[in-house]
Amino acid sequence: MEPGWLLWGAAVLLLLLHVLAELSPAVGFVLRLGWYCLLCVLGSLLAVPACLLLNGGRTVRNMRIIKNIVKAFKYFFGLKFEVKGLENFEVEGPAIVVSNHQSILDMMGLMEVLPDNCVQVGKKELLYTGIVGLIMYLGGVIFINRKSTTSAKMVMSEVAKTMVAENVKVWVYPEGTRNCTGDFLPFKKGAFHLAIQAQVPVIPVVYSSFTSFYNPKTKLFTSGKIKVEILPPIETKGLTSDDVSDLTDRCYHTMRETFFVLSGRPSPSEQWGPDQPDVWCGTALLV
Ligand SMILES: CCCCCCCCCCCCCCCCC(=O)SCCNC(=O)CCNC(=O)[C@H](O)C(C)(C)COP(=O)(O)OP(=O)(O)OC[C@H]1O[C@@H](n2cnc3c(N)ncnc32)[C@H](O)[C@@H]1OP(=O)(O)O
Ligand SMILES: CCCCCCCC/C=C\CCCCCCCC(=O)OC[C@@H](O)COP(=O)(O)O
Repeated sequence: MEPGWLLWGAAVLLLLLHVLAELSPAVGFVLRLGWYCLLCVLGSLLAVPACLLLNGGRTVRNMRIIKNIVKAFKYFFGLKFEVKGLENFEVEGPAIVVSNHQSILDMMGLMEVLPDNCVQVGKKELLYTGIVGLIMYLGGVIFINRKSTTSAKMVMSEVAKTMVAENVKVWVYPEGTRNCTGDFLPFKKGAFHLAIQAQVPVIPVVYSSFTSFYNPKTKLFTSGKIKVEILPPIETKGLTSDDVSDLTDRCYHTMRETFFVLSGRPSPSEQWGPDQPDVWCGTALLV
């Protein structure tokens, strides 16, 4: 077929999809999320050969390549990031970064601020998403089995040793799952055990609530602004396993307060209650 006809075909298809998206918010939501997944696949198709050619295999250095590709995604969705506190990443040596996790869209916010030499902890199911799983593997993502606490703890203990030896930062989502309720889930303690075992600081990162522009329940996905704040590092030198709960609570409360400030909402009572908006941010697509 002539390239001219292909271009015309693509233009008509895009126009049709645009009209459909405008007519029905649900269709618009599915199309935009589908487009996001397609971008991840296309980005990975580009990144995999670049990572293999430039860095030869699985290494944290590949994160730079991935980051530069993903940073372009926001323009397709009209998303803006306002970042504060980037200087707090400038700690000497390794650290544990903890942040709130609202949606698969978080990957854009992650790459917007990701410091050098930093890998993420992810659920092992992500490894089976084809080329996207492959690029995560090449970028050095640490995969854990959430269904087995023993195995997850073993992987994390190993990470405590290697992160110091190899001078890498590790990014953990302490809520342990996506949560777009407009509040935080209780934090799991793995990240804080890791920080104390490795005697490295914890750097909290907070993203404002997505609920004003993204809500899978009401099929809302429009353009929007996300405020991000990197908080000052919390030292763990001299802390022991007895201090894990205190450290977890301290990070949880500081981050939750910042979350409400960034989201422009008053902090509700500490108690998790039925008045919380019923929003679910998971998609069946991502296991
Ligand atoms: C170019 C295009 C590219 C396109 C794509 C590119 C992608 C690029 C890369 C991006 C990657 C993004 C990846 C994002 C992935 C996000 C996720 O997958 S989030 C889900 C997975 N992550 C987590 O779950 C991390 C947080 N979870 C934890 O830290 C947990 O604690 C746990 C280690 C998994 C264990 O969880 P669980 O089994 O639920 O148990 P707990 O209740 O937490 O703990 C039980 C018990 O054990 C104690 N404990 C926990 N950890 C330790 C430890 N390391 N050592 C010792 N003890 C530990 C804990 O204190 C509890 O005991 P207690 O007595 O109750 O205190
Ligand atoms: C051969 C398999 C075919 C599957 C094809 C899937 C294609 C996937 C394409 C794009 C996916 C975008 C990946 C973005 C990465 C975001 C990671 C993420 O945010 O995972 C969610 C996880 O943190 C928590 O999971 P749960 O909320 O506990 O659930």
